[in-house]
Amino acid sequence: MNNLRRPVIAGNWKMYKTRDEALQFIYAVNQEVPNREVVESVVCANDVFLRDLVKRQGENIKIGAQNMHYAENGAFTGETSPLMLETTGVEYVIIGHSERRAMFNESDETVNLKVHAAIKHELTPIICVGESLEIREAGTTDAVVKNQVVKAYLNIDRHQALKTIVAYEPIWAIGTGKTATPEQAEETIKNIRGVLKELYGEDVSSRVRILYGGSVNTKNVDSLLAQENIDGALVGGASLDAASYLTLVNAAKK
Ligand SMILES: O=C(CO)COP(=O)(O)O
Repeated sequence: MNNLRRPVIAGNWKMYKTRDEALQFIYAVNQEVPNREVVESVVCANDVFLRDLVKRQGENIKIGAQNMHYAENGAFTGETSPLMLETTGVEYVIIGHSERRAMFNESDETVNLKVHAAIKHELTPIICVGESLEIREAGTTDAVVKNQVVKAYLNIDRHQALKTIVAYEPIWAIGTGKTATPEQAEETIKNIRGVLKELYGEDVSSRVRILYGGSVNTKNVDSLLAQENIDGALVGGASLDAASYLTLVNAAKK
């Protein structure tokens, strides 16, 4: 981590937790999470109860969505628009998670449209990028991730770029218990920061937060956050339990 950038720990609950379970979690962590000036603690939950969570969130925890459509309205059965998310009071939205890219036809183009829509609606986009095992083994990770980043930021200006967060999530490390080593994660994240520098200059690239995601847990979080360019984590499984989540947010306090 680096002093220029406030750490972010974002839980991605995916399709887990009922409304009651989600509310219990929020009550359990509200008073326990670090001050927001020190760590940005976020949980990204299901759309159905986002508003309930926002109403009950404490001062130091914020709620995010896991996806949204890029259009404000339209004939898109089953989708949620940025306008609708705005009315829930959420402040963050995950965009382009690899599960959505793989299972729900998200492309670099729709990711870019969603980044534009999020910024327009004052939602902080957490933009996910990352390579498959095949790509890692072929040695083309840097090129593939660079391409994802460049396309996600198409026609985004420097002022808008400062409002974004990137999450580097190697697909082979998601839900597999197989974490990238801190050095592997740092290497790719440093490369992503380099791409942002090419696009926007150092003033911007040194201020955009870049998170690591993929089997982050209470045991490996310290070594990941110790890396210069890793500014936090996007966490699936280990964010579901309140005690484990609190350990992760407290690890980012140092
Ligand atoms: O996909 C992830 C977060 O978005 C990572 O999930 P896990 O932490 O369960 O590997």
